[in-house]
Amino acid sequence: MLRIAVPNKGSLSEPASEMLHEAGYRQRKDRRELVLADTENEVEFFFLRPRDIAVYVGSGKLDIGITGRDLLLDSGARAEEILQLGFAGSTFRYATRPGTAKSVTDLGGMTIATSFSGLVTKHLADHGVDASVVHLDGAVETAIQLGVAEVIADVVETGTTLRNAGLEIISEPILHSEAVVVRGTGAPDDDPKVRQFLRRMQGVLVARRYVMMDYDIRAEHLEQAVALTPGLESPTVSPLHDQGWVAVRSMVRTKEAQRIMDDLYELGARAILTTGIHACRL
Ligand SMILES: Nc1ncnc2c1ncn2[C@@H]1O[C@H](COP(=O)(O)OP(=O)(O)OP(=O)(O)O)[C@@H](O)[C@H]1O
Ligand SMILES: O=P(O)(O)OC[C@H]1O[C@H](OP(=O)(O)OP(=O)(O)O)[C@H](O)[C@@H]1O
Ligand SMILES: [Mg+2]
Repeated sequence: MLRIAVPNKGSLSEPASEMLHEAGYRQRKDRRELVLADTENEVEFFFLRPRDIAVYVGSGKLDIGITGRDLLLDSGARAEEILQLGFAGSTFRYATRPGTAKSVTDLGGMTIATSFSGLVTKHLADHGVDASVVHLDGAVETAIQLGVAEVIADVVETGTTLRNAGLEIISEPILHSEAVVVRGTGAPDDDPKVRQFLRRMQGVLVARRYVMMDYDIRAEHLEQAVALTPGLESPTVSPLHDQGWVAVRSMVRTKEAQRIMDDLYELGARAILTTGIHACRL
């Protein structure tokens, strides 16, 4: 059985379970369930606090886990990222009241409130800045209003929380984060169970990012059309009954599909269809 840690709460929990479900794994129906065996797929899921996941995986008690890159790095656990999952994207940044500081080097002597004290302590040390770090569990924006700190370091997605608290971002992001799959540092990368799990998750990522595009085109325009839809390897080209025409089938990025359909139409392609991909192995 492959033992996998999954976030039980917070921003990562639902999208992680949704992705696992799309990858064909059983997921819990009751949010209070802590362990779930998916015997058909030979996997056991442990629903844990997102912050603890890298610690469990780093200790070797669990094989792999889903967590945030920021939580992984903050934990200092002996775990490493092996796949980016494309959800829960955020930056991790310093913020203050306007006029307090402009860059990380201005933070010397100040107090910084954060739920990610491992990350912040390391970032300050890397920049040679001597500042105090106060660890809080969440809602750190209020620490400035209440005079507990002059600066905060926190997760920023849209920036709304900071704006509402009258704070402004200073300096470049400390980190760009997203949900990732982690395993113990130095764990063998030829474990067939882990490889199969990663292939399934990659299959979901591709199915989410690509659509299948079919169209008919006059044979003399085929090369130009294929340049627009090169596919992942090479498009499938099939003869049509009318010898002047061919049918083309190719995967294209969902985001680019409408523009490509316009360009293909201009080129003379007709019967241009896109269909969703439910699952795949590349
Ligand atoms: N607004 C957000 N947008 C994107 N990712 C976020 C957001 N808030 C938190 N995260 C990510 O979620 C992870 C933190 O999960 P955690 O469950 O500890 O906090 P949370 O999602 O804020 O939940 P809660 O505050 O409800 O306990 C981190 O990887 C962080 O980057
Ligand atoms: O940039 P935004 O789109 O506003 O999102 C970022 C906010 O979302 C999270 O807070 P959450 O609501 O989870 O509260 P918390 O501080 O208690 O974690 C995070 O800690 C930030 O405060
Ligand atoms: Mg939160």
